[in-house]
Amino acid sequence: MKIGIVRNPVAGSAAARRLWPRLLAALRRQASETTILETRGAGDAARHARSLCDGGADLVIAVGGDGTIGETVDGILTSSRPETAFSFLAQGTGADFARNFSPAGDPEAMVEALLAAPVRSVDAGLMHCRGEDGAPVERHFANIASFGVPGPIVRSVNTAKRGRSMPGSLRFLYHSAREILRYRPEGVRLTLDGKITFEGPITAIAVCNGAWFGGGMHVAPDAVLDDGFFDVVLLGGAPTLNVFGLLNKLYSGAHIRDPLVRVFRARTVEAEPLGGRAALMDCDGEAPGSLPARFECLPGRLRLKSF
Ligand SMILES: Nc1ncnc2c1ncn2[C@@H]1O[C@H](COP(=O)(O)OP(=O)(O)OP(=O)(O)O)[C@@H](O)[C@H]1O
Repeated sequence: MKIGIVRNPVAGSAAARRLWPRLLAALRRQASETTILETRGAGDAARHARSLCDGGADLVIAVGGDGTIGETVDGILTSSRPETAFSFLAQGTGADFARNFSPAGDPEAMVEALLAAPVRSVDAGLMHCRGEDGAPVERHFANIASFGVPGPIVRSVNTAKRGRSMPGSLRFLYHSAREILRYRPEGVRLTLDGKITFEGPITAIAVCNGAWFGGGMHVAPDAVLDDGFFDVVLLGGAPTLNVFGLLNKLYSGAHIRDPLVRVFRARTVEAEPLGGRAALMDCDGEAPGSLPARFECLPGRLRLKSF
């Protein structure tokens, strides 16, 4: 089997990165050919994945965090061979996509389980939004795209110099608390499958293929990767104190029973800003831009070799 690896050498913790030589040795023992391409910055993972697929890889494995996983999926699905199988070895800070699976414990067992796993079709998301420079951005995603307070949170997590030694989930919690204190609800019109469903101030809206974001928050507990729909979780505009109350419940999924939260299922989601400020976006742990945005669920589009 020809395996292409897209690795982010700076993703996640130093402890997770120290496992890489063992993961690589295990992969090399079991694959006839391995090509490793390392990223240096934004966009590299998508470019590398595209070139590996175009070059005939049977399987492309992302090694890194949610950003690397999402970009790799985008590269595969925009290549000349979008049916190329995808898998991942999660080494990220938040590592939320991996929470939808149960990877085996040690590196050798993880690689063995990954290579023995069947390939199944799962949904992918396609997002269009306005980039930081105002130009249109189009990108596939594997896990979750969201906007409202998640936008500044993901920017803060990704750019902060301090706290890099904290465990990933604690780092997300710290930055979430900081940004919730600063956040003022933004007006949004939400249209689901062509029908205006909500107009008003929001704290957050998450368009979910997978179930976790924010370093372990179980934001869409009923989301299923291969059901052909997004779970859309809407947290309406609320005073800061109420948002802090919900933050605690988000880890267990208990927030969905709170009156401030509504959950919908949809195939297409459109979000437009109402008023002066356009909510900032988060897409698989990266910061692609701001509203207006459109999200399309692509049923069964990604061929995933998963644990
Ligand atoms: N060699 C590199 N040096 C610095 N930044 C890089 C490098 N390669 C990729 N990046 C950046 O890393 C980000 C992706 O990080 P990734 O998602 O893999 O890990 P993480 O942020 O630690 O984990 P998570 O997204 O799960 O929280 C992208 O913004 C990308 O531009």
